[in-house]
Amino acid sequence: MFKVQVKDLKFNIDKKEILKDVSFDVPKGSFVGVIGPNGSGKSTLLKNIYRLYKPTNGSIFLDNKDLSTMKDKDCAKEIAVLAQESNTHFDFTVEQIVKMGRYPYKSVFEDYSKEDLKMVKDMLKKVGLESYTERSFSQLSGGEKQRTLIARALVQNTDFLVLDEPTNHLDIGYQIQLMDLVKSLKITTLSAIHDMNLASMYCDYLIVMKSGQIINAGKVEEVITSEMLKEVFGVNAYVGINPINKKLQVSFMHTHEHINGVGHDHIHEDGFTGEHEHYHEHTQAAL
Ligand SMILES: Nc1ncnc2c1ncn2[C@@H]1O[C@H](COP(=O)(O)OP(=O)(O)OP(=O)(O)O)[C@@H](O)[C@H]1O
Repeated sequence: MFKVQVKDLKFNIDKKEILKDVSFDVPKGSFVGVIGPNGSGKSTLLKNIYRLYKPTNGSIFLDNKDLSTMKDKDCAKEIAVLAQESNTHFDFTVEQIVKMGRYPYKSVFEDYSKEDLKMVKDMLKKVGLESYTERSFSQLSGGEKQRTLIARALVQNTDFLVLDEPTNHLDIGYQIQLMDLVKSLKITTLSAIHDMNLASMYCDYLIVMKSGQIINAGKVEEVITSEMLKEVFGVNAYVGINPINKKLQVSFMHTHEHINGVGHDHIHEDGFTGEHEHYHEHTQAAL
């Protein structure tokens, strides 16, 4: 069963095609990553899905309902978002920001209930910000802001989560903590993600975007290959298996690297055979 279905989505800005006939399905309960170079259309795709943008053409279905026909408040009970930029929070405290996640459940003059406040408190604890409740959001570090915003998205208590580069600004400890937290909720998640190793650890499926189109999609093991990394990002990479968690692991390399030292008969990891200078450290290693 699919949580989300995107059919022939096109999105133009000033007649420029930013998304071209994008179609894919997100299976219920899965964690789907969207990867691709800068400017390939990942954020624009997500913005169409969380309704910041209106598709120029095509449709998006959430639980078989056409998203364009849903009311904003109903949508907010169904989709929680951690967006990339967040410059609209002026002078709210951390607690006020996280409480906003409960807004879709409130009627006009209804105040936050004990349950709402407990949810907010518990979530702040989960993201390591329990002592930050009264701190001003605008004065937080990039990582603290990101953790506040994920807490807000999670108290919204939806079945579908859209994340736009959620680990932005986070140190590696908090990157893993955030991804573990999201994964433990087992809710359908669609996330733009730059880090291939995090993508491999957490995603069930990947969508690869290039120039506003999906050029590849499938299970992580099918999608993350050294060929794809070369074609899409123009980088050389070694893709192996982590012996402990059995997940794919990617190591990036210089333009070409040597397998067995340098000299006239050495081999290059990427099969390179042309004339070239050696890096100083390689020459040293061979002496
Ligand atoms: N409001 C806008 N006006 C004009 N062009 C835009 C606008 N928003 C996005 N674009 C263009 O659309 C393309 C896709 O941008 P988008 O932000 O979706 O890429 P992305 O894959 O998320 O990139 P990144 O990895 O850098 O976050 C880019 O060429 C960008 O310059």
